[in-house]
Amino acid sequence: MDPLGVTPVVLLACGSFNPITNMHLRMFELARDHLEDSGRYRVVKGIISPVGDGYKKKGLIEACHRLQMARLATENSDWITVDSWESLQSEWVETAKVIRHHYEELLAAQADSNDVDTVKHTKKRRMDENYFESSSHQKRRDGPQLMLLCGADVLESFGVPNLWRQEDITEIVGRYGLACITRSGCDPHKFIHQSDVLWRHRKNIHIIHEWVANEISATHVRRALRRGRSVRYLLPDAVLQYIQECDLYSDVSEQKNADVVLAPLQRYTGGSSS
Ligand SMILES: Nc1ncnc2c1ncn2[C@@H]1O[C@H](COP(=O)(O)OP(=O)(O)OP(=O)(O)O)[C@@H](O)[C@H]1O
Ligand SMILES: NC(=O)c1ccc[n+]([C@@H]2O[C@H](COP(=O)(O)O)[C@@H](O)[C@H]2O)c1
Ligand SMILES: [Zn+2]
Repeated sequence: MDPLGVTPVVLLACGSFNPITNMHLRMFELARDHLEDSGRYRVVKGIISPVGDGYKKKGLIEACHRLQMARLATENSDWITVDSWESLQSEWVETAKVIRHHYEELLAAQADSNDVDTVKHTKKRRMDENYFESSSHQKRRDGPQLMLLCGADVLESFGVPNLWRQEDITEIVGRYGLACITRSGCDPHKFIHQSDVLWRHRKNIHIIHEWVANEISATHVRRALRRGRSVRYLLPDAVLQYIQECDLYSDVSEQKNADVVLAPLQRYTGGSSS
């Protein structure tokens, strides 16, 4: 928190990005405006973290292509970045673990910058003083806050049996916080009202209303591409060019993982791929 009580925030978006669309990029802009408009936050960075191939979602093409498309989509942004850590893991990684990883990176980066102008013992004392808690994932008074950025469908997926561990949901909304963009067909306020844990942490959940309803979805983009229909202006030109050059989406790619159980469902139900 700075002297005026404004907390720096880093927004982390996890998802398939198969492929990245203009709406994924809009999410960041909408969230930044909303959070900064409150007068309580200053959004300093956005991170896109494409899920790894181990997620096993139907039609999920290789992470290297999804990463490259995300990089092309963000090359003109001065604050949205792409991170490959999650997608490079050999197995699917729970979102809570991905958030923890990025929070630790933020703390390490901050400790490095403190190193530059502070003698070691002073820095150590300051770090000790600045921890709110003594648990393994501490919150620091002067450090940036990391928030998960998602669409309301992801928030509502918290209610799908065997998809999320309860302790992960509690950690995400309790310790970090959520910036959630409304999506047609979803009612995040009602969903929060009906969940005790989300209700308890409602002050950490920022619902951001998208007044210019935008129905772009990666599923729609893949479908249109398979049918040879134009997807121009639904995603950045550079991404479209890359898709065409590498011939990425086809009937065959859409069948990837068609007979495989989604990784979280496999992990929490002990289900197996057939
Ligand atoms: N039109 C949209 N409005 C609000 N949130 C969105 C929209 N499109 C994507 N998101 C959000 O973007 C994040 C990444 O989602 P994802 O990669 O699944 O995109 P998607 O368009 O939903 O793709 P798919 O159709 O393959 O599920 C999620 O948090 C999702 O809720
Ligand atoms: N238990 C969990 O941590 C859990 C469960 C389901 C999806 N997710 C994440 O949510 C995102 C959802 O992406 P999709 O909407 O493309 O399926 C992915 O990043 C995925 O890893 C996390
Ligand atoms: Zn989705």
